[in-house]
Amino acid sequence: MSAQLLDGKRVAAEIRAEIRTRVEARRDAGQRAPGLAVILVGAEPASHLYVRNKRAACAEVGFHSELIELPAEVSQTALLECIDRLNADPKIDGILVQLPLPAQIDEAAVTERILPTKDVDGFHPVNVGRLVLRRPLLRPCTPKGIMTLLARTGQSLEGLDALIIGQSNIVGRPMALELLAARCTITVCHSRTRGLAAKVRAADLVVAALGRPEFIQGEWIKPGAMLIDVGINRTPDGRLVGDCDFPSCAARAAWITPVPGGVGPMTIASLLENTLSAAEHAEQ
Ligand SMILES: Nc1nc2c(c(=O)[nH]1)N[C@@H](CN(C=O)c1ccc(C(=O)N[C@@H](CCC(=O)O)C(=O)O)cc1)CN2
Ligand SMILES: [Mg+2]
Repeated sequence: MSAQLLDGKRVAAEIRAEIRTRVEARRDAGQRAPGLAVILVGAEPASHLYVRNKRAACAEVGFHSELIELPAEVSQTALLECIDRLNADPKIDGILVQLPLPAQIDEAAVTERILPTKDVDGFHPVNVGRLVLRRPLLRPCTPKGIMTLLARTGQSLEGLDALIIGQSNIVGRPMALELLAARCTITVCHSRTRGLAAKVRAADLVVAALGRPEFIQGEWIKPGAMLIDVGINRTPDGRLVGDCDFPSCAARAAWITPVPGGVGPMTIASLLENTLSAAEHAEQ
């Protein structure tokens, strides 16, 4: 491996330590702990794991956290009422609804019901619009975490040809906006994109979020590129792998994120940052 590792696990631990210090300073100044409410619908094992990890991170930094577990067959009305109650709760600074949601729920309606100032996932149209306009309030956590990791390289991103593979609302689209604001030249690929390998070969920075285990091959990577792997895939033999074939990609890239321990922990660290900043904003 010649690439340097972008160690999300380590950077996320540093961010949690900084947040913990700020929460202690708030407490010493007589201010309450920031509060996060997590709504979990249904029994999807991966969602349960991510929510458990989010709440453990809250406990570590001294946040107040609440878990609202709803059955998979919950009605849209009941879910929206739950959000209304949390919107009005002064102990709660941040609200997130763990995705994906069951088919009977209208995800857009749920996202839009959360107050933009409490939308710590950054998915509300107001927060997306603010990101488009380069006046962000709360930024989507995975792209924000990736930008934090990229900043740790000390490399300028200006003028880089950045390729984003995946166009989801959670990762691909906000990632494009973040990298555009950093003055990269952006290409966004998706399932209908032709000639993906050639596009990867031309890119200085690749963000892989396509959800196909070990799909991106090292021979496609431009020597010296930065490679961010957002994929979390379980193989039939139980391994957790990204969207990139790690050994061959790490042999060509200058920087690479591991899976696990790369982007995932940074998503949760960014969620904590957003919750703290929502609490600080609430007091202004
Ligand atoms: N409301 C939201 N839903 C979802 C989001 C989100 O940001 N907001 N993103 C993903 C899931 N996700 C956070 O919710 C998430 C996924 C993975 C990790 C993580 O730390 N992964 C570990 C590996 C964990 C494992 O063993 O499976 C790693 O990469 O090291 C954190 C957060 C979809 N839903
Ligand atoms: Mg990871």
